[in-house]
Amino acid sequence: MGRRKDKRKFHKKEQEQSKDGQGWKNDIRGAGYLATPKENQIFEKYYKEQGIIPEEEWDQFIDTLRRPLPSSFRITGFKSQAKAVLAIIKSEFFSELMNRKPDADEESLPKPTCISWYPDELAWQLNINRTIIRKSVPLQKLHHFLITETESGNISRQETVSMIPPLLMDVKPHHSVLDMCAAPGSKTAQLIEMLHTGDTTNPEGFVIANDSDNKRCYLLVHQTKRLESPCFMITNQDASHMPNLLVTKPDGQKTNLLYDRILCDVPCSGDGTLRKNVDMWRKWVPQNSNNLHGLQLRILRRGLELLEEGGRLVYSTCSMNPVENEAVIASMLNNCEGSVELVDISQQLPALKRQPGLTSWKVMSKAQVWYSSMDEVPELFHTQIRGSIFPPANVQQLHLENCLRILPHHQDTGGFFVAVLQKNSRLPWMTAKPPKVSAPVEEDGSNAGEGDGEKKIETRAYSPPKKKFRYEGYKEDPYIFLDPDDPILPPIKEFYGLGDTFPVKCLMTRCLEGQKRHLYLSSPAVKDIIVHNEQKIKIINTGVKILARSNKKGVDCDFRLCQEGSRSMLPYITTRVLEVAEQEDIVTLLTQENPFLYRMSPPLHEKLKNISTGSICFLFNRPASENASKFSIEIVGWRGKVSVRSFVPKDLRMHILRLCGVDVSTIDKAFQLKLEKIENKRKTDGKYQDDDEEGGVNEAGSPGDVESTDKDTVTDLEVDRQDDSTKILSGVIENADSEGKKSNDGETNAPMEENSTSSIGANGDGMHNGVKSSKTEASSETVIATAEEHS
Ligand SMILES: C[S@@+](CC[C@H](N)C(=O)[O-])C[C@H]1O[C@@H](n2cnc3c(N)ncnc32)[C@H](O)[C@@H]1O
Repeated sequence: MGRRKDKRKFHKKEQEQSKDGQGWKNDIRGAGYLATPKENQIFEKYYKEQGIIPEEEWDQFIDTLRRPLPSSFRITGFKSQAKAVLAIIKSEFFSELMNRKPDADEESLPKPTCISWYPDELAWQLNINRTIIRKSVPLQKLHHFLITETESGNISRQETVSMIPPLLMDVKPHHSVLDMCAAPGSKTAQLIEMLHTGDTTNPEGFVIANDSDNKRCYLLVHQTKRLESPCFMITNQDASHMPNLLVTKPDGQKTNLLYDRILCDVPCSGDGTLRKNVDMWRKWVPQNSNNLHGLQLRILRRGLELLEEGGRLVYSTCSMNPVENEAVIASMLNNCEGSVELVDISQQLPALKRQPGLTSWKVMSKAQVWYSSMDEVPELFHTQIRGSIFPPANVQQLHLENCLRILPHHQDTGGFFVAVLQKNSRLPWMTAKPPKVSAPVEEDGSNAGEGDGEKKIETRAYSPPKKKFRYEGYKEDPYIFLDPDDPILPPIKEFYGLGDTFPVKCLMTRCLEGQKRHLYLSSPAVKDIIVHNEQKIKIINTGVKILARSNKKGVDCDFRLCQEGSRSMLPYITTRVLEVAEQEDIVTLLTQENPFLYRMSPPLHEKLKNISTGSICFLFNRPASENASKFSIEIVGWRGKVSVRSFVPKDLRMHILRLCGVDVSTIDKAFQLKLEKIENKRKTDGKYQDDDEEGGVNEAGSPGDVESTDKDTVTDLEVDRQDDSTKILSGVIENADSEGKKSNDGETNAPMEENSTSSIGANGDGMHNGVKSSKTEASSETVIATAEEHS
């Protein structure tokens, strides 16, 4: 029990960190950023000598590096709602920024710019800082919108250049995809979205996201959970020793898994992120890159071994240094002896400004001595500097110009490097044995031929160098596939009307013994990998939670639906889906805590009367509008005796309400007050002065402000979070109170989603932010009687 508690605490901390990383904290820059010296003589000497930056652009290059990085974000693409979200951003938030004329004493507001090479206007860049946000109502609104939409997974904050590699991978829904160094996971999210292109709910393919750092794997969990995909898995392996995984071929035979697409976004010195990680100005030394070259090479090599013939591997770094980039690619191309080639991507993303890869570069030692070839390196340093770091003799034949380097000053971004590799034939060092005929695989994953002599597994992948498999970090609970004859299943199948197509065999639980609390759904392809390989790899997370135990008396099923699994479950449920025709019903469900059944529109009220109590899924098919094609909204809820409720996490509520055209700032009283305060100050003082400005941002950025600035930044965020947690509630309470109704229905009080907001601010004893809720005060009989009268 203690261990579980510890683990939860740890995960929570990781998630908090992840929120900060994924959130908007970095955009709120203060004196700390300004005060950090942005000078490094060796850095300048190094990059001038490498000739990467045209001489006439040098000043622009270095000036850009000294300026903060604009924020950028993507509207996540696999939900058909993305276009509707884009329409909302443009009409409600951007238009105000674009059109507002600043007062005489006011700074003009930053204008959002669309990232021109990103498809469908779904990525944007914005130059904001904390001082401006604090002063401006439109920016406060936008900032608030970005925070809540990021939490609900509809917006992903991501560095502009980091969006490039997945776009060059050409991922299709049937592809097997490996992201070798995936944490914190912004690119993984893009890959999963691509797998679900066209709103494919359950695609054939899958994404395996791997990272060697156990803690960072939990950042990945947070990042990917929002996408609610049953087609992905997080593993915790050293990518340079990524194990061969067994899968079943259509003919039932076992074979090593080779991937159609691999992303190799390797650990790097990261000097392309200088604008964000200002500490790097102080720490930058050439040996950082020299030291990483070997690991990068080993990870790339393993990636190519695991790549299917005809498959594509994208190698990327956020470093501008050729030692970590062209040198790694050139060395590997030579090792591959023609079996792998660089893809010409010059015609892809035509609006993206880029530099071609280099064909010559030099190496600088720790002592800042330049070398042009290994012959010049004294033997003493041969352990520090390897031959593969230099341009090979045949460098001109390798087409390194097909690589792509992004320079920060060209598009006001970070620096980045990408190479796209195609594997055309077997790698020369892979065993060229003719494939063996393998025996069919049994249901339990064992090989039918095992035990009678030779182990019959087709050898399509070279085994990585032996490395003892060791568990580090928390030992995760195993994923156990449910026995299709498990007695918990028939009531579930009957209650939800799950037909024969429902993939019972892909249901998992994580409880070894005792009652099963949650059921997860994986795709068949992911299941196949788990059953054959669980002993080989450390699986951190997989599957989407579809059902949670509720044990509600008087209900025919002990399991209720989970919001995060609703998209995956919807195609199979026949008895508990209620189509909602009136958008107003969705608004009622999301703004009132336990609305009485009669509060719903007559058609929905009728449907609700005809369905038994228990878990339900509301489905609203929103017709196409001028700005967005049609899309559906699923809301998981509970039909009580006299009322209904929804189980939707708070930020998702905000998102759906926005899609329904509700101005959520009117519901969120705390946020509205904040806006009014800013507006009043602006009007009365002429100049905005924050209450807690003392010790806060000093625009001149005096070093003495560093600590207090950081503290302020956190406080701002905390305020935002607190606002988030009370906003809907304040709406709900006011709504209920103002109508003089008691939101009382003991019957609807089903167990909540862990992060459900049906009880935002409510604690176990029925208190809402210190106010005793009507639920505990009124007798249920009275309310039922009242409700019945009304209905
Ligand atoms: C550049 S970051 C990856 C960023 C990530 N692709 C994204 O877009 O969010 C490099 C990652 O490699 C991981 N890493 C370092 N050494 C590794 C190894 N040997 N195998 C796998 N991952 C490794 C680090 O933990 C880090 O999370």
